[in-house]
Amino acid sequence: MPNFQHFSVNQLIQLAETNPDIQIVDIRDTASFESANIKGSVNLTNDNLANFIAEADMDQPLIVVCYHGISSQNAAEYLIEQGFDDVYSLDGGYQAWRESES
Ligand SMILES: O=S(=O)([O-])[S-]
Repeated sequence: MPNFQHFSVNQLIQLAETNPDIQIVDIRDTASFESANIKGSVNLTNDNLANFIAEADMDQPLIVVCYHGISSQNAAEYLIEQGFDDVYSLDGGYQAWRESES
């Protein structure tokens, strides 16, 4: 079984430019997600998790975003177990992303 990998904000920006098919899932709470999020990301919650897994393209890179890059590691591990091949945890989480934009 592959392991998830770590991804920096810069790596995410580069990959997003070259691969429009990357999937970004944001596991923060829905209120935080709705107030601000990474363009193209999907808020992954207990309610839509099963559906997301059923419909996802497991061959495409999947980036997991949380607040600070800690809980995304567990989520990334879990998503690998569900069959995704190429899973990344965003180091520093949404906060690092936001700081890179300012
Ligand atoms: O979302 S977090 O676990 O990095 S605080």
